[in-house]
Amino acid sequence: MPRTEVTGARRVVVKVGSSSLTSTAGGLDPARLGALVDALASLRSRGVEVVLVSSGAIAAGLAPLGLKRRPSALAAQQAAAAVGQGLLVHRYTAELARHDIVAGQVLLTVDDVTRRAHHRNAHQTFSKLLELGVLPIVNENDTVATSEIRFGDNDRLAALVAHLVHADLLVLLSDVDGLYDGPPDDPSSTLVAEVAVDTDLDGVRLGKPGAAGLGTGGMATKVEAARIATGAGIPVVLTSAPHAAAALAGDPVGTLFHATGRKRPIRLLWLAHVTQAHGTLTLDAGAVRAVVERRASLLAAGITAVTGQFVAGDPVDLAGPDGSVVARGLVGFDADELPALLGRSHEREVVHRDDLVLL
Ligand SMILES: Nc1ncnc2c1ncn2[C@@H]1O[C@H](COP(=O)(O)OP(=O)(O)O)[C@@H](O)[C@H]1O
Ligand SMILES: N[C@@H](CCC(=O)OP(=O)(O)O)C(=O)O
Repeated sequence: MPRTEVTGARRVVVKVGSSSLTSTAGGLDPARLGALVDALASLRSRGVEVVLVSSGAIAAGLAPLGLKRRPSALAAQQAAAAVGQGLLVHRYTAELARHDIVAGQVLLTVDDVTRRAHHRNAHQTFSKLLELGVLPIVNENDTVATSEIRFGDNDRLAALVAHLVHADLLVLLSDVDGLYDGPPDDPSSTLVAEVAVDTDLDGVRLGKPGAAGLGTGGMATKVEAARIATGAGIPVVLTSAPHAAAALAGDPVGTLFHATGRKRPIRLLWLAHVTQAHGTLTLDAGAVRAVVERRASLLAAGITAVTGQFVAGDPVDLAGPDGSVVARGLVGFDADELPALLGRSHEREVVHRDDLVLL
């Protein structure tokens, strides 16, 4: 039985990883890239709108720069990306032209998909491109992104783009044909065909990228991306690039992650999945109940301790009396302003309910 989540999708985001497009020795692999484009063109011929999130800029820039492996220094990665991104999009443009499809390059930073004004702008750009029949090819804007605000891998970027363009399916293509419960090269590991609830991932060991070392995130960032998308109502198929055509036709290949939640503001997805907390507010039991059960704003009266260095607007964790983190939110005060407020200004709102996400 074909998967209805796939066959019924009208707008699809496909993400392909570096390891599926390149080899360390030869840079871009035109045959693999051509095969992927054929699968995307076939999807388009069925009237489906397609957005491609393609990694591979850094990997494609290695060979022309005479580099033997992916550099670890950020500046060298950015230089490789500057060389490789042009080559990558040039190749896609030529391959898509065989199918009379026009390619458009979209380079995004974290801010573009999370800050409200940028996000609206990016949404409009995608809408226009799709209306014009263009196939957008998205990557992180590697040459300008700094280490603090970088996605680094494109898995989470793809999940946020899927949300941004209101896609009804996300397909993650890698060099492994699905999620395994252990290292995929270990014969005792088995394929996890479907993930419907978080507990389906119990006992699954998520490892680093394979030995070739071209990818960055490994399985952990893919599962994290699947959580972001499915939590926002978008099902995800994870499989290998050679299975792209079968996966996009709805064949039961790879791993299907069922949608678990409903659409949420992208800011909150970012808060839960992309940010790192700059500090922790410890709450008393009543405040935990107010925030978690009543979804109320956090008032100063319920905070018993403050740790970390942060300024107003930064993400902070909210922990219960036992120290376990229950939520993350954007704090309304600087760290050094808060101690004076605790217990006194009962009504002062420290984290607004619209800026809070339960973890
Ligand atoms: N539980 C697992 N199931 C499948 N693959 C895994 C698992 N743990 C680690 N991996 C590794 O993750 C790799 C894919 O990650 P990565 O190289 O970052 O891919 P990409 O470049 O496609 O984004 C696979 O090649 C595989 O070796
Ligand atoms: N933006 C980077 C992506 C980095 C990367 O390797 O991502 P991935 O292969 O998806 O784990 C690039 O194009 O090289």
